[in-house]
Amino acid sequence: MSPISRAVKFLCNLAHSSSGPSEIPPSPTDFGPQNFLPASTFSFFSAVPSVEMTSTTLICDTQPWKDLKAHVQDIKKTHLRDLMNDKERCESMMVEFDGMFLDYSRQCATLDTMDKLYKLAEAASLKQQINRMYSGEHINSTENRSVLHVALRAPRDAVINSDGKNVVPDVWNVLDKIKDFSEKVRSGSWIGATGKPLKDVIAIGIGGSFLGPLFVHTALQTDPEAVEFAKGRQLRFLANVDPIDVARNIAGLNPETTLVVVVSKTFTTAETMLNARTLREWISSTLGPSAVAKHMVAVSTNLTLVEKFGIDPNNAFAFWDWVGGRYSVCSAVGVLPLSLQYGFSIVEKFLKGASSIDDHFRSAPFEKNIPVLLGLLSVWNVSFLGYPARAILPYSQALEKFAPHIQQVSMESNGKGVSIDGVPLPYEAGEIDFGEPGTNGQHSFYQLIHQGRVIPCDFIGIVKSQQPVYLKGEVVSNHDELMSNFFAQPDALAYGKTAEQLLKENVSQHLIPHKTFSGNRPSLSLLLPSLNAYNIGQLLASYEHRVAVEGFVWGINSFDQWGVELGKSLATQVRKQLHTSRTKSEPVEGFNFSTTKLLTRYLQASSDIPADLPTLLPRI
Ligand SMILES: O=P(O)(O)OC[C@H]1O[C@](O)(CO)[C@@H](O)[C@@H]1O
Repeated sequence: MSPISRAVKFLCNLAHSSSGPSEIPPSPTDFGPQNFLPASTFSFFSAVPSVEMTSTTLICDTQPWKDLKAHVQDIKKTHLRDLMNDKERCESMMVEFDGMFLDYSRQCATLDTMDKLYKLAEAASLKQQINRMYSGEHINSTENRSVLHVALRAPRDAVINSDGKNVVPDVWNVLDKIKDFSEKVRSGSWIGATGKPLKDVIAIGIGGSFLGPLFVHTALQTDPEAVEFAKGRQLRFLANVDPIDVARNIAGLNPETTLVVVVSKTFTTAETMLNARTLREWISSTLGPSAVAKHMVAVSTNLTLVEKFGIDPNNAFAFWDWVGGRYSVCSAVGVLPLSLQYGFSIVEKFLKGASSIDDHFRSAPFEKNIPVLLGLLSVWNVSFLGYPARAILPYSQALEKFAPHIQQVSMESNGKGVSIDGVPLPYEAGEIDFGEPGTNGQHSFYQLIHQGRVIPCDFIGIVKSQQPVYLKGEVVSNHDELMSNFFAQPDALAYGKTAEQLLKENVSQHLIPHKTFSGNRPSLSLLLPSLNAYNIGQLLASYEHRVAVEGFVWGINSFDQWGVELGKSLATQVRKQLHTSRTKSEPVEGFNFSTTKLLTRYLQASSDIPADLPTLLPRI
């Protein structure tokens, strides 16, 4: 394929799709000879725009995509104020499954929009793509791997094949091993080097080996049932290579009573490995090198490197390359630290909640399928209405780490610029996820959401609080106070407030523009009956699958993450430079002017650091 025909193809793609503000022009490098793509990628090129979708067609070339593009004009003529008056519409935009209730009537969408989105799903072969995932096909094609996190929470008797082998027995072997080990540690039959029970756990890991477990831990920490099981125990997470994170993690802990779990899929991640060496030193400098055997265990797919590090492979908990890092919380990555803290029975409930959504996702018709609906609406908001961000707003402090986790799940999965076949996308994929629990967010960034940029919001509410508080004499309970906001905010966004309304309230003329709310700002509301291990599993799986749905429709590979590599390799170059400059006083070389200046300044200003590093551990 010559660069010229690539350029022609690109322009044709643009011509075939109606160009909206969210469509990106090709960059000059898109036409560079260095960008080679498989010839098969372009086989559809000679065809005139057709409704038929071949494996290499971009979704924007299909008729349903074009219909939705045209439909945007119809939607622009509507306002949520009016759409919300249509009871029938609202009712058909509410779905319930296994206690979860989704109301998406505050999306800027009509029933016609939904029909068009289902047609888009069909054009993207969504059903087939979901089936391909569940049947273990190598849908992560750039890494030649299956994507089977659903197997991590499948019942013992399920059959899920990867490369012709049922992986469920392997999953349960590890779960049984975790159950056994965590019970030993919790009961005190596994003791530390000095004979003391291990009551504190530090889990070292970053990205997917950290964010999911932290989210679940934070959510369980105030669940009354889980609290009972966690009495007298602590679970901490060491992620950042910043030594301050080491200091914070070991503060107040005694190595004699601490178990360190090193969590890394690859067992090569620079941050995790340095933190692991640091805590190994913390343990062995106090208790002697042999103490590592009792105080350090690992979770990894790379058991060879675990052994090389000095951790007994018998104390390693495996998982598999068909589990993506950000989808690994249901593997030993999350199950081990969480079982150590709360006991296996609680974690099993979490797995069951996720599994319930896995079944629903695979079998429910799209109109009733919560992850599918969430995913299609996100595609509608991003690719058609042109809203690039999404706010995740749980009205529960226990879910404070949910948005940071979903940030990785979503942005590392769908932050892609090319299709699964390597064709540059003439439309944007992925969205910018952020969020905070309500009501805290209301006093922070909601101003922008109400009167500034349009940001589709996910409001997540819980019917029964984990920790109810009632005060005699108060109008409502503390949880009702919180939930008053959960119910009010979506309507404030949808309806807004007009100048006429303000005039009736005698607001002075000059303040009217400042006090007007345009409204018509989309949101959806998700109501969970309570927040226990089971519901947390449901919530997690719903969002994981939503992200997959979006990726399937956009035609990208949601399961690789090549975008994280470049920065890592540049850091390796800098690390070498810092070493040679500090040990041999060599000048900074091989970097651009700016980086050279910055590095030189950094080295000069910290020249008091000894070249041959003595061991120094933080003590706070
Ligand atoms: O579990 P590992 O191999 O240490 O990787 C940690 C994280 O690093 C990444 O590879 C990239 O940042 C994530 O996808 C992953 O979750």
